[in-house]
Amino acid sequence: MTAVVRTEGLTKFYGERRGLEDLDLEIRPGEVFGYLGPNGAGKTTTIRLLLDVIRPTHGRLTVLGGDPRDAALRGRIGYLPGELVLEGHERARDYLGFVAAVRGGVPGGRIEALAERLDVDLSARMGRLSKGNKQKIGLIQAFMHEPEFLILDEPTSGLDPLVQQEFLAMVREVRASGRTVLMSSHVLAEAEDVSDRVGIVRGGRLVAVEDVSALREKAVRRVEFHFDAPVPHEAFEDLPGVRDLRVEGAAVRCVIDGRPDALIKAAARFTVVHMVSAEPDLEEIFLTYYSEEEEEEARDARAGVEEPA
Ligand SMILES: Nc1ncnc2c1ncn2[C@@H]1O[C@H](COP(=O)(O)OP(=O)(O)OP(=O)(O)O)[C@@H](O)[C@H]1O
Repeated sequence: MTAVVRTEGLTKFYGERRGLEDLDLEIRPGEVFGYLGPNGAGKTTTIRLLLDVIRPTHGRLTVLGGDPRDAALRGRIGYLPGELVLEGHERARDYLGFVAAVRGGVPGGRIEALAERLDVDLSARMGRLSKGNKQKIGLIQAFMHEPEFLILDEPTSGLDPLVQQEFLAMVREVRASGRTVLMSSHVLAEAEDVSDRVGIVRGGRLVAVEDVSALREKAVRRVEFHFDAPVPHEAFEDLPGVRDLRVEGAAVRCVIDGRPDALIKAAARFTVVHMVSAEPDLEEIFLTYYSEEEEEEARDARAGVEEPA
């Protein structure tokens, strides 16, 4: 099975400035791959390299089994740029019609159907569209020709929650039809929702690639339980995966590392009136990865010292 994306040692420096360093990445056919990282991590740099908008300083890459420089690949890819510029007096319908014609046409009614799903008025003039509505036009042009590979840079930025849900449904349909999606985001929650795997990039380097199910188990979550009466501290002590425990009267607050199972079972022995589980903070997951990496490095260093010469 040919990888949709394969990169080896892919590196991009902007002069002295590191955009991306030594990226080894494989995206498999039919998967939704979430590409996560904070601002400036290197997500857009990676995407631009895949699309041959910029060229690598070193390293190799293939997209849909070919060289990104091959113009024939363009029609097989749908792309939503992170900073979409849509201006002028042209109506959205005419712009989309033009893009569709350049790509050799799209099935009749498809543009209108997408516009209806995303709730955007195609008769509006582009320069007058709000940020969110421009984003919807960008999504329509990325999805409308049913490309084999969709590359979406921060696709949900500016979309209201209902439209975000519709967008996520569109991504699931793409996957269900066996096509592939690469979607960048700095919000774990939205990528986690639809992705099969996620890659986490930081400071120009890929720090982890994980199945979403494995990531969920690693995620750190803050949890609060409120009971109908005070609960004993002992009932929540030494539970696996629970730390920073605070039992204050009828409230229990803690952080969970991984599965919440033991905590839920402990709480279920009392009457729960309210529960709050905060979404895991991406930054905290990064920190967890870093502390693991640092611990490993420290262990390796110690092992190196202790090893007989
Ligand atoms: N054209 C450029 N010239 C110089 N440096 C650049 C250029 N484009 C990106 N960079 C630098 O490369 C690094 C990676 O940037 P990139 O835009 O790829 O990050 P990102 O993960 O997409 O961030 P964001 O979420 O903010 O879009 C940053 O340090 C950025 O300042």
